[in-house]
Amino acid sequence: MPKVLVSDPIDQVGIDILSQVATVDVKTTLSPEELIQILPEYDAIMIRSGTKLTKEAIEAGKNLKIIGRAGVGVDNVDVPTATRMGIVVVNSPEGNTIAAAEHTIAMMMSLSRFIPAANQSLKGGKWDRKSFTGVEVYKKTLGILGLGKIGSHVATVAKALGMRILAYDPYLTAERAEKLGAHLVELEIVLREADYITLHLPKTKETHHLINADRLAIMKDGVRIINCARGGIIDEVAIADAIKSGKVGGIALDVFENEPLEAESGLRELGANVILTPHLGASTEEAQTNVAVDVAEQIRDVLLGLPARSAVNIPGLRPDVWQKLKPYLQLAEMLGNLVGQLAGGRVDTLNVKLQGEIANSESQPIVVAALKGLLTPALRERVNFVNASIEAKERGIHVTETRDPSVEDYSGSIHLTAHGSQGQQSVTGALLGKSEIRITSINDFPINVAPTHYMLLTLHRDMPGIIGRLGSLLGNFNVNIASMQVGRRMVRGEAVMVLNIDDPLPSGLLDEVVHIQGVTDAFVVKL
Ligand SMILES: NC(=O)C1=CN([C@@H]2O[C@H](COP(=O)(O)OP(=O)(O)OC[C@H]3O[C@@H](n4cnc5c(N)ncnc54)[C@H](O)[C@@H]3O)[C@@H](O)[C@H]2O)C=CC1
Ligand SMILES: O=C(O)CCC(=O)C(=O)O
Repeated sequence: MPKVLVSDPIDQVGIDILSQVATVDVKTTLSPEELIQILPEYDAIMIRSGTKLTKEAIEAGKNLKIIGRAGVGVDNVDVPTATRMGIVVVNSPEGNTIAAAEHTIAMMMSLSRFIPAANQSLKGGKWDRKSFTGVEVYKKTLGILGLGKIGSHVATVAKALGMRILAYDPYLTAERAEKLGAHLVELEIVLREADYITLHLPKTKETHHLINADRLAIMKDGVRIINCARGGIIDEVAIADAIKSGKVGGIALDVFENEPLEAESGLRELGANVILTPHLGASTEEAQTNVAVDVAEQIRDVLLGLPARSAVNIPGLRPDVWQKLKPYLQLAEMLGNLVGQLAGGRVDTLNVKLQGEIANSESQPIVVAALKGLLTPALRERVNFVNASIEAKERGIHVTETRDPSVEDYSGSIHLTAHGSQGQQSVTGALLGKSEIRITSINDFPINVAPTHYMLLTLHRDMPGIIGRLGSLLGNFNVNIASMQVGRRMVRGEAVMVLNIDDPLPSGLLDEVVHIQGVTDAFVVKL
């Protein structure tokens, strides 16, 4: 049974799903050092935002196949390291959208009406109505930075509250924004015109300290700011200063540059117009069930050899698309392996041509499968669907893709051409029925061969006696031929011969094969 570590509090429903296929250890109080120490035991880890999967931690996870983030943001995971190590990283892109959007609205209303401070005052024995006169959000302008899933739901609700919505999102079309009742404008316009500003973008190098002293300075006096996205997008020192000076009328923060927020953080000292919650955006029963199910199912599937639907470091495939493509992925991988072995030395360019019925399919998974196959002889189990593209790029392999729906020899076929230090080689393969793999051409010589573990290929002149001489030679070395096929384009011209053999070729035999009169080249292939 594979082993899964759950290192943050996860809804029981997720643990139950994981337990169908794995031994599950729930350890939610590990120190970073303890995590690094025990990670080598595990095939998968499931986390929320509490666990930091640093480069060092991931590199310690020698057996990890998948990292499951029960939530959206994967900024607590060193995704490039995971990718390099061939570990799938999955998240739950939508499971907590509503929860985070509703928390944002709750923050906005709380800021407007001083609800936390009024509650505290009343519970402290006072009846103070004067200090808590608020403002209405109706007819005010809300600036949304990042109009993705959460930002969009915030826009919809805020619109219903009668707010005017301005949005800044450089990756979104104006049409999409208009559909949500928002006007897409430049950042500076949002900052200058908004009465409330709410952040819903990822934390990246680009968004680090997006809200800084300079940008705070151009905002409206008394602006109220909400951050339920990520700490570090707002410069905490600058915002605390802006609160103290009165420039900013209120802030509501759910997320912080350092989490947990330090006990001595100056933010804790600020007044009634500052609301802090301990990263509660996703903390609803519904969201926690959603993300636990979503991510646990993906971990289960990956451990069973199925694709993940929301991998952040490989293209996700819908189960129906996966079912259709699966035999072609196996075909592409086999062909990549074959063409790589024929090419022998370094490959600079791989052309992947999709023909017939798959010419209009999603090509990326097929290309990745071909690259995985191509790199397998060199990298063995270190290459997989996650890191094949990166490994290929790092090795300087340039990939091109072409499509030709008009090729109708088989319902769908894949043609790979590898250019490398030793020239060019090409192979084609197709499916017989729904899933039986066939090699249908080698260097454009037509054949129809079922690939086997060991194969011997020759390029030779089509002439009498050559098959007999090769057969006798293999017999002398006690090599059993399972099947044999010759492909040629013209009688007594160039030809290719493919022998499926039962055992590995003894060393020295290949040298004798190339010395047979008429043989121009020979290759041993191990698939
Ligand atoms: N407080 C909490 O518990 C939770 C926080 N989050 C955080 O909320 C944020 C948003 O999540 P979703 O809406 O699900 O993500 P999303 O990916 O659907 O939306 C993010 C949007 O930000 C935009 N964007 C990216 N870079 C930008 C930039 N430089 N300037 C302006 N816009 C930019 C994107 O185009 C996209 O539309 C994430 O940081 C996520 O980690 C999500 C769930 C819960
Ligand atoms: O796990 C959590 O509660 C945090 C959720 C979150 O921040 C996210 O999904 O990005």
